Amino acid sequence: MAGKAHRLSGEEREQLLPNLRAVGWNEVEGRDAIYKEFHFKDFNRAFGFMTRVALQAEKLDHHPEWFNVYNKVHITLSTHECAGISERDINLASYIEQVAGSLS
Ligand SMILES: C[C@H](O)[C@H](O)[C@H]1CNC2=NC(N)=NC(=O)C2=N1
Repeated sequence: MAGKAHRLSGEEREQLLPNLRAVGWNEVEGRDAIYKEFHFKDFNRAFGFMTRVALQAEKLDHHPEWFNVYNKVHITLSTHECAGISERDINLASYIEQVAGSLS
């Protein structure tokens, strides 16, 4: 991944977070991270979604913290390198939204 990640400033957050909040991403309490729960029709769809996200995450060298059981996938995004939300999380969340949109 090119360049060092920095924690988003207040101004950057005001610019970038509302779009994600509007589609169900929320800031985690007690930690600088964003979180969303996805529900699919069944495990096949949930795992298909995870597979696509995983391949992109590997390409971006930016990986989700996630939990799956059956048709549910819970995702937390944060950048360890800067211990908070960076543009990398915004980019991965946007990609995740594209994939989820194409599967529902
Ligand atoms: C060494 C490797 O590039 C780093 O550990 C990458 C891998 N994936 C990562 N994923 C996330 N979510 N945050 C990071 O800071 C991060 N860093």
